[in-house]
Amino acid sequence: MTESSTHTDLWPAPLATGAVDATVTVPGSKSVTNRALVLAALAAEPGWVRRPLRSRDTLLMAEALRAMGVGIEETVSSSSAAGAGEGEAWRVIPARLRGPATVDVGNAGTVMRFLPPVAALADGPIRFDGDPRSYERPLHGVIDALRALGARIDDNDRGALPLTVHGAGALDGGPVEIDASSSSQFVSALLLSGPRFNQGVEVRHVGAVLPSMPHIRMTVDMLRMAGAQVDTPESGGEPNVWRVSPSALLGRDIVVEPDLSNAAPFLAAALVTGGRVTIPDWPEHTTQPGDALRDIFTAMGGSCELSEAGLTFTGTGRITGIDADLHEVGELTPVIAAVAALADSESVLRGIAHLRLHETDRLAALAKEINELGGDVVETADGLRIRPRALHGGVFHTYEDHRLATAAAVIGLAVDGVQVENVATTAKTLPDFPELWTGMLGPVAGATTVSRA
Ligand SMILES: O=C(O)C1=C[C@@H](OP(=O)(O)O)[C@@H](O)[C@H](O)C1
Ligand SMILES: C=C(OP(=O)(O)O)C(=O)O
Repeated sequence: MTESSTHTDLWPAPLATGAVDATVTVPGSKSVTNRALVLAALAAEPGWVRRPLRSRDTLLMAEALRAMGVGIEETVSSSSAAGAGEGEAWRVIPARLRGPATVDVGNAGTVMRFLPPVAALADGPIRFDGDPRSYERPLHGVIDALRALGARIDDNDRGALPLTVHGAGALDGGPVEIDASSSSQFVSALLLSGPRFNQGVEVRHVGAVLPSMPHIRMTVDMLRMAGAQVDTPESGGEPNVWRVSPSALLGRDIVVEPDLSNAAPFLAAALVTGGRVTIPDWPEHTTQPGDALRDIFTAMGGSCELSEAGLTFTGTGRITGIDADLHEVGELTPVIAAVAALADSESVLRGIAHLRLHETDRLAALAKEINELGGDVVETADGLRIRPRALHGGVFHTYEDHRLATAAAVIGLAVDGVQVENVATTAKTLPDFPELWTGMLGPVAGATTVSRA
């Protein structure tokens, strides 16, 4: 966690003046959009990505693929694809991947981890650089694995960004061991490009823990939808081993689901205000970790119903603390911690040590910021212990972390005078967050103008 005092923009988080009752259309999933773009870029024929998320992370992904020669045309179209309706659609036209090129990863884990394997398939050098925080986020699993599979990478022995992948137009591939305990994205990265390696890839995770399994399942599902053959522990294979056979990938027509992790603050608003929020197009079956919110928030005191209208979550105004292992759904932690800080009993959030290496050290940042509002949050070895206490207003620093900003907005619903620093950081995955938030609250919500500290 580095100080984020360079941002002086403060957003007065609106206080809820009553129970919310709203329908909130949440934009597309970051994780699905960026996987769909990579798979479409590696396919043997053009494809479509419909209802893509348009945010910093996904635009960085699109720009990076374009820099390597892929055509991505942004269109607004109508479609006959089931459920697609009208809206934005990106046409992806694969091409021979080539350097020299430069990729700006920003602070997108999906871009910095999913693209070095793609770059290894390109002809020519691809340089990767990004935000200062991207230099600190773990990448060794991808770098070491790619070297073991035959790639040449110049990283000045840092095991991290910035680096150059000297693409040779092809990669041998084959079996490789990695320790993905710091990020599931190492596994996803190798699997996504795996069909295009000469021998495919067999990834064996050898670390003690593995976070974010739903995201690995998402990778496997989307690979299979693109025609790849994938053997997994769940399909009868060895534990912690995934095997992708070499094959051409199909150009598909994909409709991106709403981002269920970005639905978290809106569902939390129902819980915190004793109101009701509906998220349209909530998928009946999904690999997104955000689907776990149905159980987590129900355990914290609400109830939910999945219907034609979407997912409707209803709160009672009473919030119960939880003891939860969140290692599969780590990205939900900031909003869950915010709700827990408003509960009437203690919460323990476990299994999330890897969050120290996310956009910021999320455990340290959540503890510090909630405590500065009068809270009682203690960092544990692998998570947080949160005891309810009356909170007061103040500045909530966000450390260029979109999920810190949305967590602060949740607290601000119930605590007068919470000022969210740099709410614009939500643009990483949800550029319209302030508008969606005030729209959910309706005209009676507090002032929303941006002021200066
Ligand atoms: O593959 C993905 O799309 C993601 C995997 C997870 O990463 P970690 O396993 O590094 O937590 C998650 O936190 C991130 O927001 C998105
Ligand atoms: C950890 C996250 O992002 P990234 O894809 O950058 O890892 C997140 O969105 O919570």
